[in-house]
Amino acid sequence: MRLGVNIDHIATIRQARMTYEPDPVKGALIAQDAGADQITFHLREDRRHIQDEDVFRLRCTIKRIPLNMEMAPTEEMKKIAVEVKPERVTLVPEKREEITTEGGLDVVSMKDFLKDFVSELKSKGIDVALFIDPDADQIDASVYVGVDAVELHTGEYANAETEKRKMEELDRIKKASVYAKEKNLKVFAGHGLTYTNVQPVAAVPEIEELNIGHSIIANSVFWGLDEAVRKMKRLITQARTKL
Ligand SMILES: CC(=O)[C@@H](O)[C@H](O)COP(=O)(O)O
Ligand SMILES: NCC(=O)COP(=O)(O)O
Repeated sequence: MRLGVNIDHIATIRQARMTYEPDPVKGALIAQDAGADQITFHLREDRRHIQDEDVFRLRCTIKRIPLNMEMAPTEEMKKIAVEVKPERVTLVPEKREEITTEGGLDVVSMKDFLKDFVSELKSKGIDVALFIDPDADQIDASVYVGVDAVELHTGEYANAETEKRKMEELDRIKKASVYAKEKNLKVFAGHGLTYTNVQPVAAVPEIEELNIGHSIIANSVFWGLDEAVRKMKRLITQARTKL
């Protein structure tokens, strides 16, 4: 299973002081050396963490592993993606007032718009995934849109307040993973995953990639980024070997 390390929150710390450190590109290099299989970043429309300049510097610096650019499906973002050419774009919903991405993209309600949007990115040689809730209708709409992959939003699982709710959400993720795989989609997952909740998701056989950011960057304050990435990789590998 691949681990995509999301470096957004290195930039969150930098932007808190509008200064030059810590540098998310330096973080990406450390993550790469520590065994990350991909660097994920989200260029938000409000530029609250990652800045345009970071994106271009990432493209020039990270050569050994793929870049996964998360972005809202807007003309502005499409222009940047086409220029930067990340290996993959993941289309995500965005609300200015949200603290973090609250749910998946509503592919059902914008499927014709997304079909054209995705086809333009694909024609430039960029793979496209849709960040969706673990829901059969969203998966069907994703097939219609013509993507090769979906990333299942694990936020409801991560934020569940009781063990019962958590198990229900895990079950939803498992069912959606099987369904998406049956529809020939690659299945990724992420959002809100931590050192304590990652293993049950990592053990879902259909899921081939996890994207994890906040918990890795948060714990790197105590352990260092290299060790924070290595620990997460170890937990994921352990969960897969138990399969
Ligand atoms: C789409 C997604 O899940 C990531 O982009 C992650 O959430 C990044 O952090 P913020 O939502 O805080 O920007
Ligand atoms: N797509 C999910 C992601 O990139 C990381 O989300 P989080 O671990 O920062 O919540």
